[in-house]
Amino acid sequence: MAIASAVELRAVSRVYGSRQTAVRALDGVTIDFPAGSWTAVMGPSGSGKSTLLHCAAGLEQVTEGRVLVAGQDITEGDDEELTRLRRTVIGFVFQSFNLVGSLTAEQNVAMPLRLAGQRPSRDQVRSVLAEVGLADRLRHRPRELSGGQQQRVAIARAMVTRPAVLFADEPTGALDTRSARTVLGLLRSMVDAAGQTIVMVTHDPATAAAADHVLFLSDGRVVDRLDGPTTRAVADRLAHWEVAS
Ligand SMILES: Nc1ncnc2c1ncn2[C@@H]1O[C@H](COP(=O)(O)OP(=O)(O)OP(=O)(O)O)[C@@H](O)[C@H]1O
Repeated sequence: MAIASAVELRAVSRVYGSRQTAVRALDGVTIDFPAGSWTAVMGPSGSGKSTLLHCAAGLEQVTEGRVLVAGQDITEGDDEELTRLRRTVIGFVFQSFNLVGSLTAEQNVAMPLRLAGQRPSRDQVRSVLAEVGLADRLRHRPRELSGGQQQRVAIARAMVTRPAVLFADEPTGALDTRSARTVLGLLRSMVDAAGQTIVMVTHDPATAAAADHVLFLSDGRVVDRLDGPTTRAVADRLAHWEVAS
C-alpha cells in the first residue's frame, strides 16, 4: 500500500527546561511531508528548525504529540524498534559530513548496512559511490577528499539503505557554490528518480529554492509555506518573518 505521507507531525511540542526557564522550541506543530517530495524548513535563528528535524527523525523525544514515519509511530515503542527504524527507513546528512575519519569512502558507505546486520557486497557499495561520481575515490579517507566529495560520500552512505526519508541539516552549508549545486542535484535525483522524501533545514534561500516546498517557522510554529519556491520569493518571505520575530 502506498503511504501518502512519509512523515507526519501531529500537534508536536518540544519543551526544553522547566518552569521559569522553560523554552517551547516547538509549539503544537501539525504537518505532513508527502512521500516523494522535498521540503525545506526555514526561519529565523532559534525558531525551532533543528528541533523540528530532530523530533521528526526520532533523534529527540517530543514533549507532546505524535510523529509518524512511513506510517509508524516513532513516539511510542521501545528503543530497539526506533533504532531499527532509524537504520532502515531514515537517512541523515549533516552540514559537517560526520564521516568516520579512519575509514575509507567504501567503508563509510558500507557502515549502515553492517550496523543493520547485513554483509554488503563490494558491488553494492561501489555502485552507490559511482552514482555520486566517486567511483575513483573508493579507498580515499575523508581527509584525502574535498568538502564536496566528503558530502557526496555522506550522501552515498545515506542512500545505500534506500531510506524512505532523508533528513538533511544544512547539507550544503559548508560547501562552495559548485559543490553545493552537485549535492542539490543528487538530492533532486533521490526524490525524482527514487521517490524518496527529503526534509532539509537551510538558511540559504537559493538552497531552499531547490526543494518542492518551503515551510517557515517562527517561535516554534509553522507560520507560512511556499510551493514551487524561487530564490527571490523565499528571500522575501524570510525577510518578512525575520522582521516579525
Ligand atoms: N538542548 C536545549 N536546551 C535548552 N534549550 C534549547 C535546546 N536546544 C534548543 N533550545 C532552544 O530551543 C529554541 C529552538 O532551537 P533550534 O536549535 O531548534 O532553533 P533553530 O531554528 O534551528 O536555530 P538556528 O538557525 O540558530 O540553528 C531556541 O530558543 C533554543 O535556544
